[in-house]
Amino acid sequence: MRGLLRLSQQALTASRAYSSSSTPERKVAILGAAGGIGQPLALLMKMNPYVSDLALYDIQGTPGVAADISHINSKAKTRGYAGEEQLGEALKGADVIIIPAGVPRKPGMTRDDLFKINASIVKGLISAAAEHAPGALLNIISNPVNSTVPIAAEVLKQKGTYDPKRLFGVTTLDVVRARTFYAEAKGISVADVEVPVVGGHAGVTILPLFSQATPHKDLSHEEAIALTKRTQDGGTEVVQAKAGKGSATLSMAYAGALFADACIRGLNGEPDVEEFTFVESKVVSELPFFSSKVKLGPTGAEKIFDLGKLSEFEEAGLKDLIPELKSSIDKGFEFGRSG
Ligand SMILES: NC(=O)C1=CN([C@@H]2O[C@H](COP(=O)(O)OP(=O)(O)OC[C@H]3O[C@@H](n4cnc5c(N)ncnc54)[C@H](O)[C@@H]3O)[C@@H](O)[C@H]2O)C=CC1
Ligand SMILES: O=C([O-])CC(=O)C(=O)O
Repeated sequence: MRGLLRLSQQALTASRAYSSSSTPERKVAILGAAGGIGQPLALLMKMNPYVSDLALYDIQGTPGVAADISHINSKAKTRGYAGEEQLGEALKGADVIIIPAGVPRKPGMTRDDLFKINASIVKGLISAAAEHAPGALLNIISNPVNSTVPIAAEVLKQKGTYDPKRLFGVTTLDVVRARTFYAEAKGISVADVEVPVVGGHAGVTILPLFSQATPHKDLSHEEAIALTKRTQDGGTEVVQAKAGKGSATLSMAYAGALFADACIRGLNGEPDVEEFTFVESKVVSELPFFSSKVKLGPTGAEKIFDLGKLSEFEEAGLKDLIPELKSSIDKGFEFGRSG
């Protein structure tokens, strides 16, 4: 998460200092690139100095987005791909595939209400990724993440290309929010703040660990409850404020760009690249997928860290999230295995 500042600094110097850097060529493909998240995410990846090729795929709208972004004088060669017949070409040779394709929530909906539409979209896209870019790191943003990631795992198993170290559910936005809300509440500079967020990516399955936040500040029980609830409801706060016009897009693009940047730096062999992400895990024995701190390296998720010491309040939160997260994971497995 120290990448926060680094990424914005890099963005400013992208077209100069780094354009002739000696890091490997890296191709990033964004699937759903013409959408609310896809467009600003494409912009941020175009500004990332480690990206040499940027493939923007969507069922529609990508020629315009790609033409627009391609005029920016940074390193990444940008191409747009529209329609299923161009999906294979978009994916070919990708190192990192970011998937924000699918419908967003409207007020009154849960993320699980998106399952009906997004499950099939993710299934189709992962199937194509397995065929055309079997070695890529997969960053899944499409909701419900608690189910779409297990769907992806099952599809990849059927295709014979499943490597748990290369499949990630993007939960970075929960960490971004927890850092912001904690810094605001305690009146400290957000640039210095770290807050672990573990579990899943929906309601009570999002478990921020404010007892481990740094710099450490004492929180009353009431403060811990309020900050936890605000982090868990962060997505809903945006859905309600947008009043029918979708969910978080700009903050998600930022979070997605941070996570993809970490994946690339890991692939490039940079040491100590660590992020929170939803992966196949043994951290909580009942849950085959769980978000916790992961070390990213040349082969993907190279180490999954334990949770550390939880407060009594967080222990209770962990116990409470298990049934919902388990049921969402199982729902994903079942759909992924079907047909
Ligand atoms: N993981 C997280 O923290 C977050 C996840 N999300 C999720 O991200 C998803 C996208 O959200 P928005 O960008 O706001 O939605 P959007 O509707 O603005 O954009 C989605 C894009 O996906 C495209 N699409 C649909 N089917 C496709 C397919 N088969 N192949 C390629 N592209 C396809 C659409 O044409 C559209 O351009 C939603 O499911 C939303 O819930 C949103 C915020 C945070
Ligand atoms: O709340 C939503 O539907 C979108 C999302 O996942 C988030 O903003 O965290």
